[in-house]
Amino acid sequence: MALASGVRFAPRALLRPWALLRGTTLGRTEPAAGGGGDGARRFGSQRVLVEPDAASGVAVMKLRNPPVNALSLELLTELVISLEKLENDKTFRGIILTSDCPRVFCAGLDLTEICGRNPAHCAEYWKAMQELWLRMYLSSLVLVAAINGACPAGGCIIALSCDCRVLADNPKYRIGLNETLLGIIAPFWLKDTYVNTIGHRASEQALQLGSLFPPAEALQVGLVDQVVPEDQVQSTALSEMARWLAVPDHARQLTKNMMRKATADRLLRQRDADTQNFVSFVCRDSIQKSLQAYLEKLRQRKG
Ligand SMILES: CCCCC/C=C\C/C=C\CC/C=C/CC(=O)SCCNC(=O)CCNC(=O)[C@H](O)C(C)(C)COP(=O)(O)OP(=O)(O)OC[C@H]1O[C@@H](n2cnc3c(N)ncnc32)[C@H](O)[C@@H]1OP(=O)(O)O
Repeated sequence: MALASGVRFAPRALLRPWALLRGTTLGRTEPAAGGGGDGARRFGSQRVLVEPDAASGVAVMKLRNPPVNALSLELLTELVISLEKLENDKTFRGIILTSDCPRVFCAGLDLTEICGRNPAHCAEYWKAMQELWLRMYLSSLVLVAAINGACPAGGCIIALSCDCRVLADNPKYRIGLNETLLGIIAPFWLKDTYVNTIGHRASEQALQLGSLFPPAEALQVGLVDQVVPEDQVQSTALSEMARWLAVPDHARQLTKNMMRKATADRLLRQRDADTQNFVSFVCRDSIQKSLQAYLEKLRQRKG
């Protein structure tokens, strides 16, 4: 998105996301329940529901990839497209990101995308993950995460890419980067995002231990900005949004860029190497075995 200064803020898509979406409903616009005028029309895709409010300049973007909003390739792609659509529409200044699935904000990477898949698929998948992170982290819009469910690993990264996080006060809604417990390692840009949010020492401990923080601890360590009763998450996210939108866009955007650009540039400089690292790491037999065992454990945990 172009800034007043002419600086291009978010990187252009290096993917060709449209190709994935043939036959989906992306871009379809339908009236919101009880809505009337343009400001109340929904658009979105199969897995991302967008409820735009033109009057306030704020859109609510809901993840709806049941049962747990795992970040499938399709969900990643649809998120990038929805974000780009809102960024290109000058009506919008902010997005509230939340979940349409009960009790889960986002379960992180869709492990079925990297278990038993060939290296080419894993590479395509990881590039889509990088793309979403870059787009969100550098978005010129204000992004507020209204975290209304569990938020592990990649879910936490989605939340950390936002400018502000409001978490529902439910002990089951834990947030953090638990990769080590799966036998995998957070890549440097996830680690950098963590360090930028909670500091070096807290990240060092939390990353090694794979800590998933319950709400009070997440607030204490600085992973989230507010913890509120579940029925107040949306209204609190809207109040936070108002606070951020009270600042002139150009000043806020340039400041955000100043704070985040070095972290994003680090990935941009070594995107291919990062992809190769990821692919060779997750395709190792030993890692495939741990991922399979973890998925199996998740499936058996049911009921
Ligand atoms: C030395 C070289 C270094 C190189 C480094 C390079 C690269 C680094 C390599 C890797 C980094 C990769 C980064 C990873 C980040 C991630 O996101 S990994 C994913 C981690 N996610 C999790 O651990 C969450 C797992 N899920 C849960 O804990 C729970 O499901 C939940 C979210 C708390 C919800 O619980 P709930 O009880 O409501 O639901 P269920 O557990 O019953 O699940 C329902 C259903 O969904 C399936 N499922 C859950 N999570 C996932 C998932 N992440 N992917 C795919 N599928 C998932 C679960 O199996 C159930 O399925 P069903 O039984 O078939 O219905």
